[in-house]
Amino acid sequence: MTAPARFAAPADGRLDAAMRAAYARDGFLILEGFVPPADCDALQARAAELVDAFDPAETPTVFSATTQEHARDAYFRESGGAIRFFCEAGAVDPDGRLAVPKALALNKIGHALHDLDPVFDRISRSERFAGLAAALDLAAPLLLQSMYIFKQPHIGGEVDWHQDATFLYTNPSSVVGFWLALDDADIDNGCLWAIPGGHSGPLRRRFHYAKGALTMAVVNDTPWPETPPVALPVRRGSVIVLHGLLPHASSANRSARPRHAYSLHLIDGRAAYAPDNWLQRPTLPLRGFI
Ligand SMILES: O=C(O)CCC(=O)C(=O)O
Ligand SMILES: [Fe+2]
Repeated sequence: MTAPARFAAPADGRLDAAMRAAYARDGFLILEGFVPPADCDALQARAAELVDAFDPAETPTVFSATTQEHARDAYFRESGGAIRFFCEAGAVDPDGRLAVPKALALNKIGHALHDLDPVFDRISRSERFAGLAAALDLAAPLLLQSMYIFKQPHIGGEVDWHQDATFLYTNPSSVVGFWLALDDADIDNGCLWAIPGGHSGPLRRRFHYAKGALTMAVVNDTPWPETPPVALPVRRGSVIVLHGLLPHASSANRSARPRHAYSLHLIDGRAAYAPDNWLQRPTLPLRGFI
């Protein structure tokens, strides 16, 4: 593959035949200009307010996609039904205190923004996203997980190769990600990368509870396909649809620019949600678009 296919977003979220074919072939779909600037502004402004209200005097919990060290923390484990703040490893002193201002220290906010915050709720449940879910044949879409990802200038960490079904497993697999760029994303500030067509392979790992502990378990040791990965640079407002079995990643942000993104994960309510998945919401019922 040379450059990945990209499409101008349809206003109602419905997909035409060429878009469907690209998604079926590649396992991802780039929809440019999917979310209008006013909604991108609203999400960024609301995130800034949430960060202002966050008290970093709480012991900061570092989120590391490479070590998964956060898995030991109840603060992380209970975040599926809450709004929680996770820091970059590079933002915390050896004594556990923040080394940079909190607004520049965060890795992400997760994982129920779309249910617990009115601004995130409104935009996550817009007609556009509902139309997109329907077009992807999610007959009973449930909005499972949301993340505001900062990928901070200079210290924003890498996200290593993974499939989202590793974290959000249903039987059969049904998870789909809507990844919205809130800043222009390119190779220098850590845009997404994907292995085109890699969604046709098996699920490799599951991040799940085993004997009371969160563990990364290998369920299939097939290596990632040899197909060269492609970078998916996009402008602000673009949405990248990610098939739940697509291998994808992002590099560290070595630039002086932020790379904010809002990521929403949906599952099909007809599939069985695994009771040993890391993300559980015992007190917050799952909802669809209404
Ligand atoms: O934003 C990133 O760097 C990674 C996001 C991701 O893996 C996801 O949204 O599924
Ligand atoms: Fe992912």
